[in-house]
Amino acid sequence: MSTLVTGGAGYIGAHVVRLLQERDERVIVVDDLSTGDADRVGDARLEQFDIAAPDARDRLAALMRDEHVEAVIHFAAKKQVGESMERPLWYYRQNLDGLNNVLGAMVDAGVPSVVFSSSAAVYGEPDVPVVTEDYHCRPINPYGQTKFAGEWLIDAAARAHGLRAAKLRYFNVAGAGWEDLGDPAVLNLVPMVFERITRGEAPLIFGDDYPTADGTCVRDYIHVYDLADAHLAALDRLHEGPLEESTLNIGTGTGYSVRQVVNEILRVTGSDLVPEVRGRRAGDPPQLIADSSRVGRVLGWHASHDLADIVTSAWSGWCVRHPEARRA
Ligand SMILES: O=c1ccn([C@@H]2O[C@H](COP(=O)(O)OP(=O)(O)O[C@H]3O[C@H](CO)[C@@H](O)[C@H](O)[C@H]3O)[C@@H](O)[C@H]2O)c(=O)[nH]1
Repeated sequence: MSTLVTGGAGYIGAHVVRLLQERDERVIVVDDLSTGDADRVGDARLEQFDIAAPDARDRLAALMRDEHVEAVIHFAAKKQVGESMERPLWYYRQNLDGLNNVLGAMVDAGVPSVVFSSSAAVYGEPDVPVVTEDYHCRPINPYGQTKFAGEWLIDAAARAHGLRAAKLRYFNVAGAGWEDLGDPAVLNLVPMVFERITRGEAPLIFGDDYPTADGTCVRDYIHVYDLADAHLAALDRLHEGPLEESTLNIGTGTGYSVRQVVNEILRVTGSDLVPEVRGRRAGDPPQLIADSSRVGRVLGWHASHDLADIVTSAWSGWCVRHPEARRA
């Protein structure tokens, strides 16, 4: 039995690839390496191409038949909110044509199961303290829209072609399951603060006048290792049969404010820099926390790492790639 992982050379995908390899499962990775890194996939077979290209459906189907693929874990997509605002047509093409090709190839090759990377971005700016999967989805940027549309596409394909699917809505992912698999991008709070500290600059807090306990934005931070583990739980469950509730929040159910995260980073790194408060960043909802009860019930999965684990592991990974950081 083998599993095809699209985007397996990326930050989250590489964690899933490694977990599958630890279970001695055969893994095939398709990645265009536009942001991924071939070194991250270990001894998995790596095919380098763009899944949104016109011939990708046929290439994917041939690979699935050739490798007797039983399931697909689909990560390959564009994921930057700001970039999606500037290049919406490209985001829709990459994320939805890519998914369309993956689903089409599954139908062609008779592959039954797919685990899809969705995002809490589908909710937009929820005005509830904790978000359940049934909360209305009103994504506020093209990135979130492609994830929401992707969920619809999967549901329609599942109904028409008998596919089994799990759609995982990730909350704020951080940390490193292995030191060499840390997040290489500097696009989110944890790596952005690491970068500032490494340069000897004060960490930035975007807004402290939100309607939250300390005035800074609250998020549900999920360790990338826990997230990868959730994919394996979904995969194992799909091998048994279709899921009745296939849309699942992947978070911890606990929120931390930006100030709490920054303070934890200062503690772990031993930095005495004083955070600097700037104005609000456009488009940030004050609070985004998962109701994670459904995934507990459906998959028996719960996060097992806390904020300290996330920051400590992320810092180890950061220092592997930025040796100068330890001396900062
Ligand atoms: O130097 C920084 C960087 C970020 N922030 C704040 O930290 C919070 C978290 O920001 P970030 O890590 O960029 O994550 P989000 O904007 O919450 O978005 C992430 O989490 C979403 C799901 O919750 C995904 O949809 C997005 O793709 C992913 O980037 C926000 O309030 C930011 O304004 C700061 O105050 N200072």
